[in-house]
Amino acid sequence: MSQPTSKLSSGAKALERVRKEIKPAFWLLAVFSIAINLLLLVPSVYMMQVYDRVLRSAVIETLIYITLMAAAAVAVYAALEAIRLRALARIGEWIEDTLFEPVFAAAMGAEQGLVKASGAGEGTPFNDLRTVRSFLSGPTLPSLCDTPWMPLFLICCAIIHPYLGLLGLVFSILIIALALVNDRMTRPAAEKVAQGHQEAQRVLAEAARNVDSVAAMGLSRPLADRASQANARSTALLGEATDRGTVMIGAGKFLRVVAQICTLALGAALSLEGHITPGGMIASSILLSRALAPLDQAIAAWRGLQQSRSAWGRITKLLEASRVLVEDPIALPAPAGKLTVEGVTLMTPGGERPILAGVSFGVAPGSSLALIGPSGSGKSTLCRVIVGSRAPNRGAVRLDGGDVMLWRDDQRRRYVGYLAQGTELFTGRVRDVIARFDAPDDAKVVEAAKLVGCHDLVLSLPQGYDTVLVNGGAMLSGGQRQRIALARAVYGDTRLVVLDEPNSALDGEGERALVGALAALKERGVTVVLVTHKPALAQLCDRVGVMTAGQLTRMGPPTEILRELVAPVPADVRTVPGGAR
Ligand SMILES: Nc1ncnc2c1ncn2[C@@H]1O[C@H](COP(=O)(O)OP(=O)(O)OP(=O)(O)O)[C@@H](O)[C@H]1O
Repeated sequence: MSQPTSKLSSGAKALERVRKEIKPAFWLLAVFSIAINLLLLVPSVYMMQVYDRVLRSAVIETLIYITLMAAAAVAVYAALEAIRLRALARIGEWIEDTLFEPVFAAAMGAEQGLVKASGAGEGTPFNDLRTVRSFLSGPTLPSLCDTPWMPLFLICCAIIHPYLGLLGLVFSILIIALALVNDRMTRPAAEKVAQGHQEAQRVLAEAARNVDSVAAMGLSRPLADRASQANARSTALLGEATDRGTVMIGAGKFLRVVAQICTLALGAALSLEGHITPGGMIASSILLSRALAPLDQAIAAWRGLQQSRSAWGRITKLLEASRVLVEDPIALPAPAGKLTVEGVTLMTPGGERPILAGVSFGVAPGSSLALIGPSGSGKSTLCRVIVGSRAPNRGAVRLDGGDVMLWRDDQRRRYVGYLAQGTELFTGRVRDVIARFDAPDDAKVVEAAKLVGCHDLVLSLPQGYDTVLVNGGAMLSGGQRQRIALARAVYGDTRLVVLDEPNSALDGEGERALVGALAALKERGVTVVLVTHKPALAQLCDRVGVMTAGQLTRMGPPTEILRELVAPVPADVRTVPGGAR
């Protein structure tokens, strides 16, 4: 993000900016539309002049003169059309560029439960942005812009003869009615089709993320069946929607041709009766086809408009929901590392039950807390709330008195280290990964790696610290990934380190390095919160907290807490409640 502001509030701001700045552009396009549609009258006027003036007077100079004028007008028309198309393409590009980062951040917020927008995080926001951009850049929007000018052509028809105007009006109403029926019939199907595709994509993405489990347990077939069922449902709906759509497109084209024939027939009759000139007959036929052309195209473009409208709806819903957070939080001074958890309650996303219920405690700067407790007691969730990845429904987590939700992104990146369960590294050079994708400070990168005992490991990689970890470090072993993630968690000026089962994949040597790292962090005065199932590790912390069913039920010095909790079993399998990891 270019501006180190709150990532979520910037979404609402960017949306406001787009809405505000887009207005003058659309007004300008409306002016273009007026000019283009006035110039579209030229062929009709030209025909009338040729039939009623040139053919009667037989003066060739007049023909040359009006032909040159018509050609000049048509050239201006073509230029305006080209400018309009180019301008719309630029507007589409600009909207995509402006909203790309905010949409990314808001989509992350929706995943975290920070953006309170039901359904806003569904689907693929980037696809939605692309849909809106293609709609703006394609031929659909210009034809829709021209639709409101239909009355101009009908009025011109009526000036030639009221009956011709009336006939045009009748056909326009028929075509508009057809468009509305088309919308009614195809919109729900089109929405369901999109949902079916998303479901199939989700199953595929999930399978790709867990490719080893899929292969090992032969899950490929059932997962493929699930994806293909979702896909087949949407394909069937798509077929139905397309069939309906094509019938409507055919009906629209039929009506237009019939309208053309009827106008010519009526024009001929009126001309024979001497009510209009032959030029008027030809001109009214051209005018009517002009009036109906955008309507006809609008029917064909209706699906594009619908898709773009619902894509824009999803984007705005996602970005508007990001108003919930404070704009531009102030930059606070570097924290000493005082952590305060004040009555934190976090409900399940549906609000059915609390995952954390009124958790309160404090950790002094530079001291460490081990969180223990059975599986599902809320330890990992508490870690997520502490680092500001989940917003509590009630209460707050404060770092040096400032709500962690209001610490700016750039500051969190600098002062907060986090090692999640199920370590995921991102694709990039080892040095960039450890430096959290900030400009890497070589000395600090090596220092962090040495601190957690992974310096030699990194040096043994093909290009050392410049080795590119692809696919989140999939080429490394679980223990190697965890050590690099640990180095990232302790990198640089970190003042608060939250480690969720940091030894789950470590061997004996790795565990020794971790113990050394904890001692070094203590020496540096870094505050540490650590989730573990190993008493030996909990023992190293200043205090131990016990989580039970979303509540912090005990907290005290390790000797006291662990003596109470550890079962008298042989030392090599001894664990705290929750089982050994
Ligand atoms: N997004 C969510 N939706 C619904 N329930 C959730 C969600 N996140 C966590 N939970 C529930 O909250 C409870 C606490 O989960 P959490 O992962 O924090 O436990 P834990 O103590 O870290 O367990 P473990 O030791 O196995 O890692 C679990 O019952 C879990 O199912």
